[in-house]
Amino acid sequence: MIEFRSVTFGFADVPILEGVSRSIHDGQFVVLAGANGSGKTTLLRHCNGLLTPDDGSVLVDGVDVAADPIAARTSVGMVFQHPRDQFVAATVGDDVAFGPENLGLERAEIDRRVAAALEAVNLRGRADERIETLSGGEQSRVAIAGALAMEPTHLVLDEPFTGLDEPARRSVLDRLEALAADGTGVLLATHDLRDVLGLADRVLAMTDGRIVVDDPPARAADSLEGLPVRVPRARGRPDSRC
Ligand SMILES: Nc1ncnc2c1ncn2[C@@H]1O[C@H](COP(=O)(O)OP(=O)(O)OP(=O)(O)O)[C@@H](O)[C@H]1O
Repeated sequence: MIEFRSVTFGFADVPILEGVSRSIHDGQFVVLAGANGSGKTTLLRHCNGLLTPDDGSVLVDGVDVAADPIAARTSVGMVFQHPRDQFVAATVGDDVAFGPENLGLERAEIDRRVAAALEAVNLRGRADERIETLSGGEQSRVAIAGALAMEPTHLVLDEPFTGLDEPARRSVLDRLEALAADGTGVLLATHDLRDVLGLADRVLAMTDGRIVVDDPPARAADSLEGLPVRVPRARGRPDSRC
């Protein structure tokens, strides 16, 4: 479980997060929506110690992330908004293998994980391609595969659909749903809730550094009224208020 306990944080005395308290349980698929600048990325970056709270704490499986960020990085897979920042190798296969290699796994297990992760993001057979030659959407899928190959207990994704076409988006969503069904806690920040509400267990939304919505998906479309997120609407009504 990832627990945010009264997390307060600011950049250079500008308050960004204001006492955020929520838990993401194992096996839960939680979507985090909210306007640009509402604090979603800042909150997610607390999950593996990239940022530490000014006040309050974040616990991963009961361990304070500030006290043991390495433990958090082992169990929390992160997919960042800008995948180029995440690559460490030149080719797709080498990049996806990097994390499992650092865990000291046997070659056969590394190869199995790489193959499964590439399959999950529709990049089967492309391990030898150079990342720099891929499209933006394909690079996003490599970044997601890299996180999946770690087989983390928790998966935290920040706008992972940027640049993905519809089949790739659908494939990633299906994979996230399957991971949650297998017990992985999934926390997904996105503005675009198309297809997502039907898969999520819970929808959170932030405004000005606070969680202002925490609802099951069935209620979320109404709760999100007025927030700048793309929400599927009932037939005959516009489906976007981006
Ligand atoms: N490194 C930084 N230094 C100073 N301010 C920052 C820094 N990173 C983010 N901020 C500010 O913190 C606030 C929250 O940003 P954050 O990226 O968490 O929002 P967000 O909800 O993820 O937005 P978006 O939907 O645009 O990704 C914004 O006002 C942003 O300008």
